[in-house]
Amino acid sequence: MDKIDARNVNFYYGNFHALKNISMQIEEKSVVAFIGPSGCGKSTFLRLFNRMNDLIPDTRLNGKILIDGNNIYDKNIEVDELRKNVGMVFQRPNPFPKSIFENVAYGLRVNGIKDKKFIADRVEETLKGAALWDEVKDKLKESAYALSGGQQQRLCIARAMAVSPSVLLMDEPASALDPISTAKVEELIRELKKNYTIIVVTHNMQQASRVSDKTAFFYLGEMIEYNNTQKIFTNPDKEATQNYITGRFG
Ligand SMILES: Nc1ncnc2c1ncn2[C@@H]1O[C@H](COP(=O)(O)OP(=O)(O)OP(=O)(O)O)[C@@H](O)[C@H]1O
Repeated sequence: MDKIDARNVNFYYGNFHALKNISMQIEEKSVVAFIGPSGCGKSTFLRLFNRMNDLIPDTRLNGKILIDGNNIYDKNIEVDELRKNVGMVFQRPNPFPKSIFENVAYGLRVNGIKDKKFIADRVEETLKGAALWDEVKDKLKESAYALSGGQQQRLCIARAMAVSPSVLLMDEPASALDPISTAKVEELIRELKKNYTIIVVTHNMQQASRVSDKTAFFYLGEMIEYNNTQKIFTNPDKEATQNYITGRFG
């Protein structure tokens, strides 16, 4: 069974038809990149997977999105539980104004976990998983704002990981970072796919080709082509994809 199965998804902001009949299957423990010019619907589609668009008034969804076989838009779905399972990382690192430790512990505390040893162990394990432990282990009590932008972004990835999601959504996670920090985030994404299913929106086509197994090209609310990343970047089926990846528009 596919980890994620979107079927005939249409999405509207008011009367604006932002996503047009998109169907996509995503295998477990793989990385999928969403590419396409600005405004084509990549972030809108990404945000459907943890129901972030529910927060925007006057929006409408048709179709189904199954995760582990369950339609996440069914009435009996608990959105808080869904968001625990489907974590999200944003474009700009947005750590809380708290210590490094408390940023990672936050989700556990919100979920009512009080056992100090459990929390400390989980924070350590998560920071190790996010390849940040060695850089922060001696300053866990310091403010997260004292970290570099790239470290803050890896901390935000750790914060998302702490509550044991199985899916991570990343909306241009490296676009605000310098090349070295970007390389570290990309390395982390490749490492994380051993345990997580990851969707990453990116404007950077080299990045898509470095980190993802499959790539979806979006244009004007449609998914034009979805295939193995290598195929998309070497021999795409559609002319529009070819034009985009060779920089003819976008
Ligand atoms: N909250 C909103 N209300 C109304 N329209 C919106 C809203 N958010 C996005 N849109 C519109 O939906 C379309 C898709 O936007 P979206 O942000 O998903 O595109 P994108 O491909 O992620 O763009 P970018 O690469 O610039 O982030 C755009 O035309 C945008 O103007």
